[in-house]
Amino acid sequence: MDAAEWYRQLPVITRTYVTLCVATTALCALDVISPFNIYYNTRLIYQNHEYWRLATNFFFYGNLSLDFFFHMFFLTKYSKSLEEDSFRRRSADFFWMLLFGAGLLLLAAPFVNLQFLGSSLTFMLVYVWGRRHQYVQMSMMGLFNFTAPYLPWVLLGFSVLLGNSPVTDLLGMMAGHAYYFLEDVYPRLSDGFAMRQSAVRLFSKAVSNPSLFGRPLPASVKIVEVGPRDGLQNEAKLVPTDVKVELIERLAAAGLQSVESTSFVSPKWVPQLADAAEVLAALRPKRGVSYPVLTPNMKGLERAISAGAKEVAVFTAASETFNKTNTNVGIDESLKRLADVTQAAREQGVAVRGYVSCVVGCPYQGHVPPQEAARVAAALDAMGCYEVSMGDTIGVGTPASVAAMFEACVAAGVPGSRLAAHMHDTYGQGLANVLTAVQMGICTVDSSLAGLGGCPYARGASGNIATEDVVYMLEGMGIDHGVDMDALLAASEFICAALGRENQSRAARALMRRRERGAAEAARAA
Ligand SMILES: CC(C)(COP(=O)([O-])OP(=O)([O-])OC[C@H]1O[C@@H](n2cnc3c(N)ncnc32)[C@H](O)[C@@H]1OP(=O)([O-])[O-])[C@@H](O)C(=O)NCCC(=O)NCCSC(=O)C[C@@](C)(O)CC(=O)[O-]
Repeated sequence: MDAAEWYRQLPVITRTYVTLCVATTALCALDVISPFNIYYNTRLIYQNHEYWRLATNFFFYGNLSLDFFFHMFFLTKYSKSLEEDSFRRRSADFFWMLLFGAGLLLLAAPFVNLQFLGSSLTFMLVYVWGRRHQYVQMSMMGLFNFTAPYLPWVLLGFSVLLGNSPVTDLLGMMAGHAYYFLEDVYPRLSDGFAMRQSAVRLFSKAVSNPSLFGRPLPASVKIVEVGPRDGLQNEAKLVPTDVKVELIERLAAAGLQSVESTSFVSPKWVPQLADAAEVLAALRPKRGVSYPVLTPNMKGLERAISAGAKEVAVFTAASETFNKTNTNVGIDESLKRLADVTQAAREQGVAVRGYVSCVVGCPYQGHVPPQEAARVAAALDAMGCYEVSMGDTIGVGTPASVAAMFEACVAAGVPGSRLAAHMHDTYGQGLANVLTAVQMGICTVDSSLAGLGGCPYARGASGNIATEDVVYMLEGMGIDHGVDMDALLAASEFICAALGRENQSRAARALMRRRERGAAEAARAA
């Protein structure tokens, strides 16, 4: 990848901030602007109304020295990783984290006499990154090993050894800890989902504030469209590759940020998706959209990567019997296998999402205890999946059992921000279960257009909750989802016609009837 391509691929907030820092520092080095005009000074801000200083002090990093490049390296690396993986490209949430940190630093700076706060903000990012990657092993120039949460302390020690003051770094760590505590720790200490009430969330929801019965809701929910994979894997009819590709492209064009596209499982087990490599080869990816693919083992990962996949999804189950039926191994054996797959994927820069199936009920074992689902979710989280999607594979869950399962996951150490809801609609509970998850702070929901889907190895399982129903509900609740309903309906019509089946979404059917009535009335009036 050349430098221009690398720069273009940086997520938007990281790219903007790094550009501002490099440009400001370079302009100061060239004497085009003076650091004296941009440093943080509360008196000049309030008396002379020089409000730009509130922002510009974060952009200047001193002389164009080795230290500057060192800071830019850390800033880019950890900001990019947080924005892409931890915040799953929810750049607005990432931006609010930066604003939150910047606000705290601006409040604290006058007490420690700091005029430029960019280094502290970088340290805050390193701190949050370390906390969110607690199992990542690191090494200090091969001298000693440590895990990621110790990274800011190691850097601090190094800086002090070089004779620098620890104040800048400590301030950043304090801001990072405040964010980490309010976002990741406090929710677990209270009722598990008090994240809604945390200062960070309240702060970020101040702009757009959807609520239900007075309880704050997330401002946005990310929909992961699983129709082309979960939907088509269960169809009796083999769908031609070009139809699959057109479907995926239509879904991306409709605004879905993540479209699970196919599966690199054994074609003997799921012949419907045997053309996985052909699908990826023909796909014209849209910028900003991810196209995860399912990989059950190392062979699947190798096939996926050589076909060009940038994101994969690994899967296991909370039920031993289901897992054996679905993947030929028990849960613990599959976790070992998936740990290797996850590590290999991450080493090659491929993001990994995790799935746990049968999180509330199993077609063979019946009831699944929440703690078992949580144990498996925590294992996937610990091995480095950026998000764990909890699947009610046979759609037996109700809001009560789904809530208990998510509560157990949070209690087991997986924050709501790294969980997703994957609900099937067999018993008509799918949308209620999705709503429960959203109310609990789960901001990612999997769904399948037209309600397509089901698992070939789960007897009696019906399709996923329909994307149209989820979009209709979120729209009505004032929660941002980014999907264009008309384009989505057109994609559903396209795939339903190709499959010769009826759209299972109630919202889609009602909207299409309304459209037909409107067209008939217009024709009569003409
Ligand atoms: C995991 C395996 C592969 C084990 O299957 P196995 O038979 O135990 O595998 P194996 O390692 O013994 O290999 C047997 C043969 O398969 C080949 N093979 C092995 N792996 C691959 C691969 N990746 N790609 C292509 N070929 C592969 C391998 O090369 C060999 O070929 P042979 O020597 O006989 O010619 C199999 O059980 C499998 O593919 N299972 C997938 C089942 C599936 O896709 N289920 C649906 C997805 S999960 C789901 O829908 C739930 C979810 C995610 O949506 C969430 C929810 O709703 O709850």
